[in-house]
Amino acid sequence: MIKVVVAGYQGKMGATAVQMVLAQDDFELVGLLDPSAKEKEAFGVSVSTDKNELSKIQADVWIDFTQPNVAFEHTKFALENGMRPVIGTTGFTESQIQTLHALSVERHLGGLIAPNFALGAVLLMQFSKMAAKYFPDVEIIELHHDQKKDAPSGTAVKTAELMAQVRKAHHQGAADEEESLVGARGADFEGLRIHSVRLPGLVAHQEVIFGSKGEGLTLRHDSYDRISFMTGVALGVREVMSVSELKYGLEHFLEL
Ligand SMILES: NC(=O)C1=CN([C@@H]2O[C@H](COP(=O)(O)OP(=O)(O)OC[C@H]3O[C@@H](n4cnc5c(N)ncnc54)[C@H](OP(=O)(O)O)[C@@H]3O)[C@@H](O)[C@H]2O)C=CC1
Ligand SMILES: O=C(O)C1=N[C@H](C(=O)O)C[C@H](O)C1
Repeated sequence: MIKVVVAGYQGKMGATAVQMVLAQDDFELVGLLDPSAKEKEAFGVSVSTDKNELSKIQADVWIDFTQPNVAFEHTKFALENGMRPVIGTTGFTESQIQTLHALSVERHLGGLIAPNFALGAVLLMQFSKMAAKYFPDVEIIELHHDQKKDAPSGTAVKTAELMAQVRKAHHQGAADEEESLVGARGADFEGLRIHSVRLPGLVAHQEVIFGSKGEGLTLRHDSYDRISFMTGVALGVREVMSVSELKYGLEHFLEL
């Protein structure tokens, strides 16, 4: 049995992850964390409001769907206490990921930080990287529910990072373009623009739009329900048990 803790268990993703853990024959829920929890126990396990209480329990994997300002500390805490992190929380910087990777190697512990666990979104990111080699002019539109705290989304950042591996940084649009309203051209990632839409009713969606002479190519992924992320989370939990370093991106555990 893989013993699992869920941090952020009262949130939209955390609650879905708890149900996924409970439904697996080879997973056992052993701990729950949320600072604003009122209950002492839920789903048959004790609830913690302070992460330090979880250092006392024996757990293999720490699933995290909390918020960007605590995710780094949570991942570090998990590794320091012998738990393999499976992190969905977004907003990590490159240097934070490097620090956590070094810690995982030092502790011989597997782990995963995945900006998106939906298999379709992972494919969208890979397809975008393939296309960017031949279509270097590209913009990203990410669309999310209006409760999302970070912008741009972790998925949009990771997509831009992957495309940057095959695409030369360059300004897109007219050399002398001017914004008459600040932000009209979106966020600038090496000349590639990222636009963040926030609306009630949405879950998580992304379009990657490529343009070239006389032709265009649009790739799109939609998560209509948070269940879309759970196949990837379960895969991540199983896979981190057999590696001894932290990976960034679910693609590392897929045959692509
Ligand atoms: N990788 C992926 O595939 C996906 C990633 N995400 C990411 O997951 C994160 C959570 O998203 P979502 O569930 O929608 O957000 P929610 O706001 O619904 O849930 C976040 C939960 O974390 C709790 N929380 C806050 N601080 C702590 C802490 N220190 N310790 C434990 N729990 C804490 C919050 O409690 P309170 O409300 O009391 O503050 C809340 O219950 C976001 O970063 C989002 O971008 C989302 C979907 C998919
Ligand atoms: O906050 C969300 O909802 C999501 N966050 C992740 C991100 O920032 O990319 C993954 C998915 O888009 C849903």
